[in-house]
Amino acid sequence: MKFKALAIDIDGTITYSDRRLHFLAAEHLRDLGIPVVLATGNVLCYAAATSKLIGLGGKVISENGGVISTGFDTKPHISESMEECEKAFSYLSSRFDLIRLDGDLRKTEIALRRNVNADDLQTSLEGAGFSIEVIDTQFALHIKSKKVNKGTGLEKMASLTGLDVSDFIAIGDSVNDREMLELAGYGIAVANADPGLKLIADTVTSTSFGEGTVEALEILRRKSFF
Ligand SMILES: O=C(O)COP(=O)(O)O
Ligand SMILES: [Mg+2]
Repeated sequence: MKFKALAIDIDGTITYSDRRLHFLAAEHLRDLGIPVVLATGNVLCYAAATSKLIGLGGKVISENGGVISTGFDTKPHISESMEECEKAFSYLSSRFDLIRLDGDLRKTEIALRRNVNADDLQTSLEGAGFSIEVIDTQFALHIKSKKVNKGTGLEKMASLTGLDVSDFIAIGDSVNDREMLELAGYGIAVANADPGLKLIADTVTSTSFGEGTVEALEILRRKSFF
């Protein structure tokens, strides 16, 4: 089997646990020979800068699928989910001590510091009738639309680049990578991944963080997957 592209998470997957970029993983990604899409819960400029600094082509899924860009000089595709997230944030703000991240940079979802419990926020929102989800990636909390995720982002990226989601291999570490791994033709979770992600992955590496990605790419090469 041959795959045509790789979609890979940033934080916790091509980094060390403290978020420093894992240089060897970055180098292997740069030399992969197939397009590499960076898929992150972080903002577009973070994803684009990471892609540029690694030496990739600027294809990114950011804000957990809310903002997609197919290159450095192209107009991003932005989902319309901020209004509901703002309402949910405003409701939660009067009940919890929330610290909002990335100020004006976010276009489709709201990120928070992890000083509060995601389940508590979710329960509060459900009690008030909001159809909004709160996820904890281990790096930040995200108040986001249930209709937008890295899987829908992958679908959009695939259609914009003339590929099918099954043409992609996906690698990730967290709850926000679930839909992307489910949709991709082949999914790998690194050893530090969320237990739920490991359950749905086709392969789980024995090593963690960026080292896990280096291992994953070796496994894929051995299988002649690209
Ligand atoms: O922004 C986050 O919370 C985590 O980012 P990631 O999706 O690159 O791991
Ligand atoms: Mg991650």
